[in-house]
Amino acid sequence: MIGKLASKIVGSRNDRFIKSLTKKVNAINALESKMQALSDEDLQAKTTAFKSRIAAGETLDDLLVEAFAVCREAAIRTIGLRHYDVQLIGGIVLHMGKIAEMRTGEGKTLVATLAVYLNALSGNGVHVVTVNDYLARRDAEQMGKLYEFLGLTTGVCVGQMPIEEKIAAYECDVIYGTNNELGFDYLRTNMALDVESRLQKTLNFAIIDEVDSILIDEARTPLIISGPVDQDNDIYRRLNNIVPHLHKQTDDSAAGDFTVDEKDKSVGLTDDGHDKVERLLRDAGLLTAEESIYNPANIRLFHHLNACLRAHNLYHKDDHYIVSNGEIVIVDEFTGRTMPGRRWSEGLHQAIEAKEGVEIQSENQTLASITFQNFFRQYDKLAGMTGTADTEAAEFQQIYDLETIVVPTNLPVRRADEADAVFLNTKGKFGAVVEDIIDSHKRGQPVLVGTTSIEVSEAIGEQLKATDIPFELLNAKQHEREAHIIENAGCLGAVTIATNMAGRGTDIVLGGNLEAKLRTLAENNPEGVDDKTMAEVKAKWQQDHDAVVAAGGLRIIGTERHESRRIDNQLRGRAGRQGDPGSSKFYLSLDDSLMRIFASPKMAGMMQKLGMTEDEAIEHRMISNAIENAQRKVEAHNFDARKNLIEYDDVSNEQRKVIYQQRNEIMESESVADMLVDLRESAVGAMVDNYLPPEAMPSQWDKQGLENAVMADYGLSLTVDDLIAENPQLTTEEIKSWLMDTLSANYDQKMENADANWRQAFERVMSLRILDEQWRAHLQSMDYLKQGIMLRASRAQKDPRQEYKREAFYVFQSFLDKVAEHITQFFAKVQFREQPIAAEAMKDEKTLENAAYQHPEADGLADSSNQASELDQAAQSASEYPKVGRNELCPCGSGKKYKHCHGRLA
Ligand SMILES: Nc1ncnc2c1ncn2[C@@H]1O[C@H](COP(=O)(O)OP(=O)(O)OP(=O)(O)O)[C@@H](O)[C@H]1O
Repeated sequence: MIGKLASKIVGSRNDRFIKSLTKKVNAINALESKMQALSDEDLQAKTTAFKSRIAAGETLDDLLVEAFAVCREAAIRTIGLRHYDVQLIGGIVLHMGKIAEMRTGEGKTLVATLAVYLNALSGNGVHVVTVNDYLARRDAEQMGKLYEFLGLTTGVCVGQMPIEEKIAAYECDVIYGTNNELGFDYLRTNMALDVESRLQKTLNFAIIDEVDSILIDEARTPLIISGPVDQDNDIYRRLNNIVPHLHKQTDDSAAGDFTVDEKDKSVGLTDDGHDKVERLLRDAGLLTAEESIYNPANIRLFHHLNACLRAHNLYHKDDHYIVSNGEIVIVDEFTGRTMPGRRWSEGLHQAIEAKEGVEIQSENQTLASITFQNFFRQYDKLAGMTGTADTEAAEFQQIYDLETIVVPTNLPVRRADEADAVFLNTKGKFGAVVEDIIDSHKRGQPVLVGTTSIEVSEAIGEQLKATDIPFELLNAKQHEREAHIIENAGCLGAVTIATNMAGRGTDIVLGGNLEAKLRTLAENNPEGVDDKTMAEVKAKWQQDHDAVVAAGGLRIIGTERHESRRIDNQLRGRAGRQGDPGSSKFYLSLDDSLMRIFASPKMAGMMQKLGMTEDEAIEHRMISNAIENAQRKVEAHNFDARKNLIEYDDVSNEQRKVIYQQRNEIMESESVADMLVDLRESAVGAMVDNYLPPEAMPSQWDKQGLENAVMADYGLSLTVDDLIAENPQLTTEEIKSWLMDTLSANYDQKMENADANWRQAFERVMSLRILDEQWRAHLQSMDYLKQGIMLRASRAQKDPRQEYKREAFYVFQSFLDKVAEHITQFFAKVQFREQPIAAEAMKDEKTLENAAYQHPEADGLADSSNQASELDQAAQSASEYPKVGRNELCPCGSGKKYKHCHGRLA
């Protein structure tokens, strides 16, 4: 109360902020006549002049006023639109890296051009992010004229574009792209094997349109690139047939094809084994006469064979796994419980399936993934636009460090938001909705009905059919068609029933969209339209426009309150654009999910007591307020869930950053020789410490174990006793040095005749490929860790987040050890029997060939016909953990007591 009073006296922070920007707006306006006086050439020359000033040390802030004045004048000359003053304010807010809340119809597409132009002057690329391909293309085309005039290039980045076009697009000053595609390209960039194939060079500045739907509604669903581990499952069967021909080297016989290390669960080929394997593979047609198994192109074959050998020698039926209904089910080695659904990674599961003769299942592996939350946080500067951000301002601030500024409208808002009408049941509610439609239609008032599901929109459509009122049903995800329907949604007496109104490009003009009408006219008359026809079309539009205004403007009818006020505001916001008249009303029933959870049965009892029938409604501000309070509670709950997810996601994000940086360093460095030495040191150190622990006396050393491991991993024969004979005081450090020296001498000898450039490229690409392979296996381990930890934590009463962080650290450590181990092994064993392979051939072109790009639909805005509401899901998932006591920690991972979290909703 006091807060409200205070803000009335001194103005809100938002008001003060807007006021502080008016000085700049006035300065831009003051330059207008000067800009108007410039010739096109002189105006265009400003871009080069600005760039020189930046090079001389001026900042973008220094240039803002002038650059905005230039951009405004250029917009008038190219697209015929002059930025309103409030649009200048919006542009400044975006440049400052904040969210500009601007209502529908305020022209956000044009607002963005100001901040885009200014920031693109730095030469580092500006990304404008939209939610669908259609809008990205449309905005790039429309606004591209302005940038081109000003000497800037514009590119588009949408799905299914050839890679060459993508690379060219990313070279542009301004890139209009969809959130999905930009995110996937980030992942693809970090899967590249050389600098030239990287798509995104920098992540400088992104302006996100519909920022609330991208950073809040879709925040929780990750972008995932996944691919089949191997297309050809038959390869396991063929390799499985080779295994019985190979003989294990036992302790007492020196002969043998492979060694087995039980402790490390690893196997390794001996020199003899290596020759034999190549012979067998050639016989099986898996290798040509010239090829070696160490040829980089055969690295998969090598791995699969390794998996088959492990499957036969280290994994035993009814001990490590059981065969049940034709499937291999893992047995947990600690608890002895079976783990249905789990699969071993790195091809081991398929190898065991081949060994047991059951069907070999194709496996999809996550190649890379990231959430929007983490992708967009990578940009040096971020800004956003939307009609509805204010209700989520706290979340934008806390999670993304983005302040929300409500930009005033160009003209005062004249929309009347009526109180909600609450009915006993859905039947009564629908009846009232249809009556409202008929009533509005009679007056010529266009109506937009917003529904939460396809079923509801169809049900209302069915009832309307009986009335002969024509209507458009909009519920599929056809963005282009959607835009066309919306162009006519403001026509006299139009009725449009739509689900999911959150998307962009939904600006409804009273009387229909004149620009669209003129466009259609031009399309239908390619030889040109005469002035008379043109004038007639315009006059007809004006007449319709005036009639719609007289009928009350656009009428918005909501058929259910969403859990989030923001979504309701998006629907309401479709009416009353640019000072237009308009009205909105929500029709609810006690069956709606929000009402079911928060209002009934008390309210139902009251309504019945009052003797209300199904077609009567309660209508009171108090009820609307109560519903808003309920929405606030759900919003807070959802925010908690997202915050909680971020804590988990931050862990993998940190790991991803480390690895992506490492990849970039490898790609960018001329030689990775020093890195290979470091990795070798780490791998050799770990191996020696494993068998000859630093704290153990020499008499306790497992010399045989070390010798076996050295043979298996590096193909070297080491006899510790021989070294002791030479040096009775032999220390483990000296054994490590011996191994390091021998490995590097062997490797140098093998590389003796290799061309230096080729050697560098080979080492770089192979290191990257091994790193990537291990990274993918690591992603899977992290997934398993996350799944397991929640259950474990709920039983063990521990805070799952802490547990997860702790364990993730160890898992990551072990992944790093594995990378060192595998890279060292590879270079120790690699053999060159043929001409060096061309650097090009080392690249794994196939990785992304069959990849799937998934982005599960965000739950907040999806057609909810086939989805329980967020609330229902929350309640349902809570009931999936029947044994959790009210005072125990909630298994969702929030770290709160169950009664304060999901238990509260059950
Ligand atoms: N300064 C201006 N002068 C005249 N018309 C403008 C101006 N700015 C924008 N418009 C027009 O207003 C309409 C709405 O623009 P746009 O779709 O960018 O707005 P928006 O409603 O803010 O976006 P959204 O649909 O995302 O809510 C467009 O037809 C555009 O051409």
